[in-house]
Amino acid sequence: MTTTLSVVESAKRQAAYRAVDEHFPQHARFVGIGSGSTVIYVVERIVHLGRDVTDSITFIPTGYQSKELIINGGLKLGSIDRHTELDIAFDGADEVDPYLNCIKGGGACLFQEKLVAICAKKFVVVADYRKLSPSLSTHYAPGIPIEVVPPAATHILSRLITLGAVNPAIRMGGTSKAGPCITDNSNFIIDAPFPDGFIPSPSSPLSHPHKPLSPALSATPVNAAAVERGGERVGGMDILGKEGGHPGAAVGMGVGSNEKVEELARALKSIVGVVEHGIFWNGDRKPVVAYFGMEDGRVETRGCLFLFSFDIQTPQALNPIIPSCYGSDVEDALPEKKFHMCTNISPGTLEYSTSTGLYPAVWIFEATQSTEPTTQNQWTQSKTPHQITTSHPKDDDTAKPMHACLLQVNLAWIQNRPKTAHQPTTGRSCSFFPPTQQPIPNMSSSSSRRPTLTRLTRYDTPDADQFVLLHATPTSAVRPLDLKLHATEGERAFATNITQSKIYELRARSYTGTSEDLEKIFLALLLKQDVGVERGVELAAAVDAKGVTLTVRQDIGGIKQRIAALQIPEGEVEIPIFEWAVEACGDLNSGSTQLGSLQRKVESQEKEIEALTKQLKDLAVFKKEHEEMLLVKFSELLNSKKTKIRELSRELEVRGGDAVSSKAESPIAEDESEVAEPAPTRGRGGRGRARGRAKAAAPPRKRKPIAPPTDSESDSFAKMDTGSKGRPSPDDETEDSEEEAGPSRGYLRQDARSDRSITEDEDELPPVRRPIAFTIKKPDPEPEWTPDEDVEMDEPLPAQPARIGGRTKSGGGKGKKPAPPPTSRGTGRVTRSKPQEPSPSPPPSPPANDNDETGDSEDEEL
Ligand SMILES: O=C(CO)[C@H](O)[C@H](O)COP(=O)(O)O
Repeated sequence: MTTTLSVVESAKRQAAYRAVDEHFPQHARFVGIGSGSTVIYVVERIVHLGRDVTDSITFIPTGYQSKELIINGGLKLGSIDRHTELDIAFDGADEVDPYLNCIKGGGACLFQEKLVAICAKKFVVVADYRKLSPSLSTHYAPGIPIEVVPPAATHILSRLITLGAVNPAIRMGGTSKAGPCITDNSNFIIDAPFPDGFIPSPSSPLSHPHKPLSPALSATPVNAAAVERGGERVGGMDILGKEGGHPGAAVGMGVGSNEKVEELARALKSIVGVVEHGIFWNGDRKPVVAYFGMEDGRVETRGCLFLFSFDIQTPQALNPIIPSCYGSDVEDALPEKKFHMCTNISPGTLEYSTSTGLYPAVWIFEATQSTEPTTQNQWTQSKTPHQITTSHPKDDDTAKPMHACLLQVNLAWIQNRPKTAHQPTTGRSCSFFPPTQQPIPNMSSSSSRRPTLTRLTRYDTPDADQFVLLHATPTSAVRPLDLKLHATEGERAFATNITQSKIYELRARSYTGTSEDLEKIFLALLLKQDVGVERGVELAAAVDAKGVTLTVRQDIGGIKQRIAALQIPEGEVEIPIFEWAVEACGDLNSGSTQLGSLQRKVESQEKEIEALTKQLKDLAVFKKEHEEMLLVKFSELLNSKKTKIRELSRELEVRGGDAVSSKAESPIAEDESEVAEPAPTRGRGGRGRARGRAKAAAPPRKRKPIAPPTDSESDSFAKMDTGSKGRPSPDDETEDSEEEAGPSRGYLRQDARSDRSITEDEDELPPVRRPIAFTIKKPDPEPEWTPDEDVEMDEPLPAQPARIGGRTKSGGGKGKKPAPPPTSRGTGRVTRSKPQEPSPSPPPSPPANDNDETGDSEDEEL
């Protein structure tokens, strides 16, 4: 056991030392330090480098343990929340597959480990031989570590089971911690074993390794490269980011395995509550190289080899293929360090720079599912975007034949190449170019790499005919502002190259924007890209003895403020005016075509707007008509209700008259006549008319008729409502109950009951007085209406005690308060009128007269 341990520890140490020796950057400023037992040796080796190397470096930990390691090693401690661009990160791993996909998180630090890894230009894994695995989740028994927000743990456990995890469980804190293990971020860790290398339940999409998840995904195949040297495999990986895809078809790499990793990684990430999972894959970050200390004391490396990728211009473009290199360190991936990377990219040729010289690209094969390279000695032009060719270098004299194959080309990914935290660098060492989901707008399309010709106004002369022609040719497919600039003012020639990384250095002192803003400005002005630059920003030129000065400036209220300037020195260059003219004509033609199609689009949209406007107008008319129709219907309905109420009132009046007459001789009747004395009215409408009606209807005897409605009651329906305002308030009822029960009570109660039978039906409730929208005020009564009809229309409601006292509670008959419907309540029930105060000298109600009809007009209007 002791022996085994020492072998393992020794293997870890060997791997860590080799990794540091071979990868520690010379001028590193920020270095990520991972977690685990192997990383201890990484720090140990870094400390060996000496203070003159390490003192200028800040070390970024991935958790508490590595923080301690850094401090104890006497190294300068930084933090990932302050430094997000690291030169390199070293970390351990729990399992590594041939693609360099890793499982990490055995030490519960996976979240910060991933964060540090994605922030590092280069991510190097150190491990011992036990971590080498043919397929993830076959060697590392605990399963995929997943950091989860504690309240979501139960939910996540069940989701994991549906994804095919077998007995996923919350990791416990061990003997020294009761309960779950808590991460540095106060979360839980769930370990989810997916046995058999991610073969999940049959119902899961993950169980169909060859079934593309979606057409979009299947259209973006994996790019896989394998490198063999003299038959011995020295490295392999899928080299480009991808949205999803086919099984990686790299030679001998377990077809399908990579796809499963990706699918599982995505599936895990999509579960609510999952903070991060421990799969380090191409979609976030996997190492460019992994070092494994072997049992026999050797160190094996697995490198991710990136040979080159292609940028495809449209077939119409002059140069169909401009290959460029952006990838991981080929040099690092190959222990032999025989070649570095492709350089000297120009249309039609591809050369590799190796330590022994330049080699033209020679192997070409179509980027299909083919796994066998097709050897040719030249570039073939791409006829369609799917016929991409690739190549690998001709071997030099000293090395054995090398076969590299780019098995599939992820066109979609290349064409919409995502922006990355770390732009690839040119030169001997090339950074890994991890994919993200964000495409760079307009930067990677083929059109963005076409040369542009711009006529610039000269600001050094008032002569408007003087100008400078500026021709910009992109030289990199990755950095759009790496440009070759040629200019002429007609006689002299000027030339220079600019690089995107130096653009910010061209800024004026007063410029306060970011480098990104400035890049946008240059993209807009030099490459005519639509990247949303402020108005008034322009490029102008001045010519002097030294050359042409291009000035980027902004017109702010007539004042030109300088943003940046760039000198193009005079040079011995040829100005291919004819080619420029051809390009300009081509641009003009395609511009005109575009304009034409845009104009047609505008026209059709205008027509659409016209049709919609007409539709809107029609709708407005229809709405109006509909409203009017509703209004008419409503008024008809109300009138019919009124008619019904009138009939009922009349019936009640008749019945009331009988009742009174039958009691005319009793003393109570006298009382009643006193109580029923109507209140003085304000001489308007209803009451007078009602009185008139009462006179006409009642037998001619000395009995007060049923109290006519007050103004408010007899007012037009336009002043009524069926709402709650028409209901009695508790006050009303109290006051009602205070009314004296006179001989008329039985009569009144009877009325009240009758009334109640009406009022209980919501529809039958007379509306309270309030202005309503549908009232159409007519200035005059309808001529064909006879006064009688008018009176009919305004027939008061059945007698109510409100009138007994001569006026209503409602504002002394001012009609402000809704006329409550009558009700009955026990023996003392009376109508809902307020108790009536006897009027000091109640004038007799005036007989119905012509004036009465004035108030009727409102009814008529309905
Ligand atoms: O991912 C990790 C911690 O979260 C470790 O890097 C991983 O567990 C490897 O550890 P060791 O080097 O001790 O084997």
